[in-house]
Amino acid sequence: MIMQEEAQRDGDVVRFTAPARLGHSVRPKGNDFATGQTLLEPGTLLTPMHIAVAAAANAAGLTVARRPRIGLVATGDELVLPGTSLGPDQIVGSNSFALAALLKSYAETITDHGIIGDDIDLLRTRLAEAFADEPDVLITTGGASVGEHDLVQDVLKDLGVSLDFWRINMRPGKPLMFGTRGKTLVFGLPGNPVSAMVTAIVFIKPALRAWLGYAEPPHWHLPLAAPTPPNTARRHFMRAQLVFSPGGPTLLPITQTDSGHTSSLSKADMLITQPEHDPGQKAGAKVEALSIDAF
Ligand SMILES: Nc1nc2c(c(=O)[nH]1)N[C@H]1C(S)=C(S)[C@@H](COP(=O)(O)OP(=O)(O)OC[C@H]3O[C@@H](n4cnc5c(N)ncnc54)[C@H](O)[C@@H]3O)O[C@H]1N2
Ligand code: MOO
Repeated sequence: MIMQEEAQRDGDVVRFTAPARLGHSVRPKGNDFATGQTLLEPGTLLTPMHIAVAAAANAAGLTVARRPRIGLVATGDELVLPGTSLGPDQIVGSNSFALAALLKSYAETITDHGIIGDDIDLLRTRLAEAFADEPDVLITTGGASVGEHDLVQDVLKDLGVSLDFWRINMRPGKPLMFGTRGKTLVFGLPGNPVSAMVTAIVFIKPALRAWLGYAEPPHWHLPLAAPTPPNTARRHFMRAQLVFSPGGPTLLPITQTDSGHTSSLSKADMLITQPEHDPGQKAGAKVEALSIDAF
């Protein structure tokens, strides 16, 4: 092969300014991939590059996992929609918006069933409607604890949910409940916005990954940019920022631990998993963390 630029035509005669090189500028057959080669493993999260290789390999279609249909329900007499002129005893409901955004890429559809007040009959009717929609996953927030307005668990049981667990040794997120109703996975998340998001990251995202056949991303082990305080008897999923220092990435713990504090969570990239009774760690110590944004 000799390139056009290295050839000069003079009538019927062609002169070359460079010698021919065998195989130069020729792509051998099977150079990119060969017959029988696996190009995409099961459980692959399809990126644009995966779509390119599949199309290049002449695949007219791909078999993919069906994404689950997810239903969301917020509960609480005090809740109102964003944009409302607030009364003194009202709180803006943020959980369903946050969860919809968090879980969107795992879901075929996300249906927001709105806000239900703390009334047992109302909860029964409206949750029955949410189940009638036959979601693969139903997520409630609020009313998960032990107060007299915390009615969600009783109503879920009335509606045929078989409870798997309720209350776990983590913070935030202690009152998390999980059960099933037929094929529907039912997650009852605590109402506190940080607790709701942290339990969704720690429990719902792995459940959805398993549903889709996608492997869990590995946890990170990174040095602390500042010390952590001692922990209680509950495993702490501590908000932290990923900070790039000259020595590499580090984790800067966010000192705010209030489970209603959304603005601190909005600044976090990672959750440090601080073990039960951890005495606290010095700056520089390596700690385990999970990425909030990981698929
Ligand atoms: N006696 C006990 N009380 C509490 C315990 C306990 O073990 N014993 N646990 C505490 C913990 S930890 C948490 S977390 C909360 C969670 O309780 P609930 O799930 O019943 O949550 P609510 O009382 O409904 O709400 C708590 C808080 O969050 C606000 N909220 C609720 N829904 C939303 C929403 N969709 N968007 C934004 N904010 C929301 C709600 O207005 C409250 O301020 O229980 C503790 N109590
Ligand atoms: O679990 Mo609660 O989430 O500690 O506030």
